[in-house]
Amino acid sequence: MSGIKDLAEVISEDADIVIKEFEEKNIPDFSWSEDAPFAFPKVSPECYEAIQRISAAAVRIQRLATPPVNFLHMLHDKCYEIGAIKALMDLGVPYEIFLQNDISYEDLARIVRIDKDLLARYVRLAAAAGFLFEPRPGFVSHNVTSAIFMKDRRTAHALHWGFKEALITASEISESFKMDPTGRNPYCSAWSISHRERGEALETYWQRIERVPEDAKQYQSLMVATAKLEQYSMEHVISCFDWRLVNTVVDCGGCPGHVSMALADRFHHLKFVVQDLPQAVALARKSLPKRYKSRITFEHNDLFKSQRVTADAYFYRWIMHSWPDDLAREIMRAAAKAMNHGAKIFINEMLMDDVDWDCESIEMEARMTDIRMHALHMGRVRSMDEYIALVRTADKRFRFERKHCPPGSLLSVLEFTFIEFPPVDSAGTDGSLTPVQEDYD
Ligand SMILES: C[S@@+](CC[C@H](N)C(=O)[O-])C[C@H]1O[C@@H](n2cnc3c(N)ncnc32)[C@H](O)[C@@H]1O
Repeated sequence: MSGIKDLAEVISEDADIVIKEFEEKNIPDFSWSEDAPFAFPKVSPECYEAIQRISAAAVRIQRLATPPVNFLHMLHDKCYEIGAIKALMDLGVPYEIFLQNDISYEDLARIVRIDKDLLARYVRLAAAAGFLFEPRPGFVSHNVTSAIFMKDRRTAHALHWGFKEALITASEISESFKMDPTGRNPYCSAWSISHRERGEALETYWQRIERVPEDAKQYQSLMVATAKLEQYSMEHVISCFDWRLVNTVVDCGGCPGHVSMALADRFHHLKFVVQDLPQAVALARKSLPKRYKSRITFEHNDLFKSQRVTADAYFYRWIMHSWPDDLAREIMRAAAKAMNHGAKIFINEMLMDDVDWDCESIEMEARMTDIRMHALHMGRVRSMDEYIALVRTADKRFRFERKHCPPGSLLSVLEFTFIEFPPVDSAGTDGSLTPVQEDYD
């Protein structure tokens, strides 16, 4: 581990790389003011890596410069930070502040019906934590994060929902360990325990979303909002495969169908069936823009029931990570039921072996996704080999082809082909086994 001075030098050298590129390309400097863009500017891979190194070094410096007990205090106090920001969202505070304006605590307190001094105390903590801003004493305005609530309502609703769910769920992880120490029963997830209604049986996340229409709506917003982030962008799905090679695609667990819409925009010959649970399908049908109607259809299909649609390709984005191994295998077995020789399966997920372990922010994203998936669903983040083993033990007829991980993407795409009659001898392109595959044969 480098010392503070070495880390400071890394930051200084990498800052030079970033500043040089920003100046050359006329990119404005990073800013947290309310009119700053949500997304980072498009930069070269060298500049992107320099930004990642700066962020990693800054995290390490902060850790080195904080005594261990204080560090743990800071960590558990994050719960108050999150609780405070969530409470302000619950009160509707970020919706009551106009962009390019500030408002006095007095006026704001009257609108959201809470004591002025109490409101000011919570806003000041939130602002110190990076949400809202106090431009002058006694007044509050937006910064770049809180401005999202005025600029993009769909993303704001999804974020607000995320704050609520995370806070309740995280507190039940210990109880989930007690109920299912193997971590494989989706009915015993921290989420299920935290959402149990008095006297009612435990239900899974997906059962609840199906039962509560408001949650189903928020969930679809969350998925669409997440797909807007650079590292999860649809551009990576578009570039992961030569989509001219197929005509029909089943978007399994496709939610509002945003993956299909992105592909449909770029490849005009493609037709899609988006499958999901009944409530999700009903919502998606309503929100589908007219221009897609002849090419994208929706239907209810349970991931665990035999697939009925025969298509050239089956796309599973963010499906497998929500399930423990035995259930994930069942999903693959169900898919095989309708597949013809040569059909493709794509698994679009974060892979543990893609993680840059030298970059704290990327490691945290992977570790956090892994734990979030366990806490919500008893799912997990897997490595490429774990996925290949899982798919091939589900059905030997799936042949692993390759992994695509477009630059800048945090998700990979694993491509498999369904081979109806496995070749007897393994010569030639059709029958050849990749080294990884041989390990599982
Ligand atoms: C994490 S979301 C992924 C959505 C979309 N593929 C994306 O990338 O944004 C998982 C989806 O699986 C759907 N789902 C969950 N259980 C299902 C089941 N048993 N059968 C069909 N769909 C299911 C959910 O409704 C949800 O839309």
